[in-house]
Amino acid sequence: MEDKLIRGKVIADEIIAELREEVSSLKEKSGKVPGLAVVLIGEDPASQVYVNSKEKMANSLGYHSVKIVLPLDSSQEAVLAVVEELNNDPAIHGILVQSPPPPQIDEEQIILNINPQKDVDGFHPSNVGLVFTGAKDGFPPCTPWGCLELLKRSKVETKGKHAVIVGRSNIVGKPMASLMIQKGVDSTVTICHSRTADLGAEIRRADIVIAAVGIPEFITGDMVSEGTVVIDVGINRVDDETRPRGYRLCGDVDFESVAPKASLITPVPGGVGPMTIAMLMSNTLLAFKRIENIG
Ligand SMILES: NC(=O)C1=CN([C@@H]2O[C@H](COP(=O)(O)OP(=O)(O)OC[C@H]3O[C@@H](n4cnc5c(N)ncnc54)[C@H](OP(=O)(O)O)[C@@H]3O)[C@@H](O)[C@H]2O)C=CC1
Ligand SMILES: Nc1nc(=O)c2c([nH]1)NC[C@@H]1CN(c3ccc(C(=O)N[C@@H](CCC(=O)O)C(=O)O)cc3)C=[N+]21
Repeated sequence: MEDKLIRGKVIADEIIAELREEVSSLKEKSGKVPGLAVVLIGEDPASQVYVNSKEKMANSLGYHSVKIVLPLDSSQEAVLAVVEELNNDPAIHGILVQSPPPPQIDEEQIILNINPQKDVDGFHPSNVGLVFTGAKDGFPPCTPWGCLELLKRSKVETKGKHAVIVGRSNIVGKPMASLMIQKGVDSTVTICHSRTADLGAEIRRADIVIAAVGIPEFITGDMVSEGTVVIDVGINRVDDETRPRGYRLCGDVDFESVAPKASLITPVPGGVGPMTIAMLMSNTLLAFKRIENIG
């Protein structure tokens, strides 16, 4: 089983080490460092975990890192004002507003107001379009990009392979499809969602499955063919009284029944999650180099 694991945490650490070298050499050259601002509205415990690990990683790379926590009942105008301030702050190169925001906030409008040059999440329509058209100067969204990087660094052949993506969100499913059909990646893609007629039949035809459903252990062994490469994007908290925190983390894939059939599989935790953070750091460095015109 051990040799089937795609160790996202280990690969993410390699990427971070590569970034660390580049950051320090650019700092020496320019006297400047990348700046990342993360905006969190409310104090959802799971979101806090991610935001804190982003901040910790940014600090460990020597980035200028800012965390802004706004009250849960913040108005649209208050959030927009913070975004505007960060757009105009020359020490900030990357802006991330943690998703999902509380219901009174119009997320689409917030994203539209982030300077696309600082949109390190890759959520602004201008970046979505640049990535979709295969232009070089967008920001690939961190989670799908992290999944692709896992496949590349695990030497998984994508060319001519059938990738089945389960989920069509703007954060994961859709941009994942957009990356998998790029020239050079060259997969044939099927996108599934809650209205897909026979999900098992679609997944059984896959060489590569990418699961982003948001339902704990939803994809089971009977839905997967022998030899499939399985990338589990899901991060779910499931109550578990036997754990010190009272919950355990699991993916959207039922690891126990799927792993015996998979040729390669990502674990949760330690799979896609750490890659998302590594790609965010990479995009922030990219934004820094573009804005400061160095590197
Ligand atoms: N590792 C990481 O860094 C990240 C992990 N995540 C995790 O990934 C998962 C997905 O996140 P996200 O894309 O934001 O979630 P969303 O809830 O936005 O999207 C879920 C998708 O799954 C589809 N779906 C729901 N039920 C079914 C079903 N029964 N059969 C087939 N498809 C179904 C939905 O279909 P429909 O559109 O029809 O409703 C939707 O397209 C979550 O577990 C989340 O925590 C998310 C972001 C980053
Ligand atoms: N604007 C925005 N951008 C995002 O990229 C974004 C977001 N909003 N909202 C929430 C999702 C989720 N997400 C994760 C990042 C890292 C881990 C991660 O590092 N997970 C660890 C475990 C962490 C733990 O112990 O809870 C792992 O899987 O090994 C998980 C999830 C980013 N997201």
